[in-house]
Amino acid sequence: ACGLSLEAQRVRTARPQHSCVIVGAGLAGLTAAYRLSAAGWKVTVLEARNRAGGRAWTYRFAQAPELTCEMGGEWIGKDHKQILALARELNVALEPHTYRVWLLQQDQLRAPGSWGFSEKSQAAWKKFMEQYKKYDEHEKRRLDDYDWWTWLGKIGMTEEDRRIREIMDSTDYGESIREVSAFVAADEYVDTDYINPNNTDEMDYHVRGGNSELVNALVARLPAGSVHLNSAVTSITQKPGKVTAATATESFTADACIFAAPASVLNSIQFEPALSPFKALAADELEYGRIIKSQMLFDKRFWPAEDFSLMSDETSHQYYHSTLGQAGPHGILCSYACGDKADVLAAQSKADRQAQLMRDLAAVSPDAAAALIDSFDQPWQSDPWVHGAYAIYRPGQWFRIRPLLEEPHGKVLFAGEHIGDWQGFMEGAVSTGESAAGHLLH
Ligand SMILES: Cc1cc2nc3c(=O)[nH]c(=O)nc-3n(C[C@H](O)[C@H](O)[C@H](O)COP(=O)(O)OP(=O)(O)OC[C@H]3O[C@@H](n4cnc5c(N)ncnc54)[C@H](O)[C@@H]3O)c2cc1C
Repeated sequence: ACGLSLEAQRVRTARPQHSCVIVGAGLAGLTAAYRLSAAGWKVTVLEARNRAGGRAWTYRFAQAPELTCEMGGEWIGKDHKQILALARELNVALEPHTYRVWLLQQDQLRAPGSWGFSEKSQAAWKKFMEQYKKYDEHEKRRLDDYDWWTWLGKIGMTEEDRRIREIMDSTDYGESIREVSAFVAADEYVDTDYINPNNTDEMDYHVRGGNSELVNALVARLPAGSVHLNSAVTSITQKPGKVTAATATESFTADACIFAAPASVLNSIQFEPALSPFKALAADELEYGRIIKSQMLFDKRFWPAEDFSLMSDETSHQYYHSTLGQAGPHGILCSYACGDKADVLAAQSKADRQAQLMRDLAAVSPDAAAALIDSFDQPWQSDPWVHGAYAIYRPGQWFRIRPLLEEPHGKVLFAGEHIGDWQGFMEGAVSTGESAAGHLLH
């Protein structure tokens, strides 16, 4: 071989390159692509939108481009080990992003420290958590049959405290906790300081410069041209040893496929051979919570504290200071409305929605309306590529449909927030992307 160039020697001795086509350039798909590409695989990522990142999406107003806010995923939790490790590996810096919680209920604004949960509810919660930690599989499945609102009542939480939990916990699920599996909620809140109103519950960090920085870092590690935008996959066909994903105009054949798009679009894809009827039904059953985020740019920060976050029983469930830690004087407040409230706000004109939100914020300061410069809204329930914010497992669904959704279909593996142990979080996306890539590599 001594007469051959180094490149020719490499070509001669290299093993045939494996290839994978990945559907969806959210954090799940991009993490899988990054791992496979680093291991020498040829990756092709097909993304329906005109941008990568999916539900990780940082926005800047033209009037204040130095400020960033998140239209989708916001916080990274201290226990979100895989996304924390990925950010470290990619030299993406995180910064603290923690808030103290104000409460606006029945027209009364209460500052952090001046409200909390009753002793009766605290004792009830403590007792349940002690029991829950000893639950066996059968007891966990039994708990999955209840909804969280009903269960909190059964364990002895007072009606008044349940109404506050309904506001707070709905923001974790995108729907009323009357819709949420009690197992899913208990499992999320175990080991957290649930009954403390300033509990951060995995709301610890944020990517400096916005979560899209993590997306950009992943894309930058892939060979140029690996990510195809505006490429909605319409069919996935398997032949012996090969799988082809096709868009309306192109098709891409590879050794394997990772489907990293939400379950809510699964049944719009033509699979050949067809998906098992169980998986198709599971995808059909799984709902995604309704959330509208309205980011509001103000010419001054009229809110009472830099770490301002407000839970409310008014138009929106929550308001918080999006530009926490970013230099002023302008600032962005986020309105976060879930479930029916999200639909009401989404149906309004932009001007009516602004007026409605300003009426809520008048309780915080009379200066709010005059300080508004502009707002930008993302009603996730009408997003064509998710049909909601994140998956919501209703009573009876977690143990029954999640395993069906994560089961491979021949050479097609599945990834995405909806099947993660940290379901509903960016951690769920990253960890399932890691698993799918790991499965192909080992
Ligand atoms: C309002 C909101 C608040 C949130 N808050 C937090 C938070 O504070 N902390 C946190 O950790 N997480 C949060 N999340 C959740 C987090 O953003 C998601 O769990 C995560 O980003 C999902 O990543 P994914 O890769 O699984 O899916 P996605 O990001 O949805 O990526 C899937 C991609 O597939 C694409 N796609 C769909 N159909 C097709 C098709 N047919 N062909 C090709 N591509 C297709 C989509 O366009 C999308 O880009 C929040 C989400 C929302 C919406």
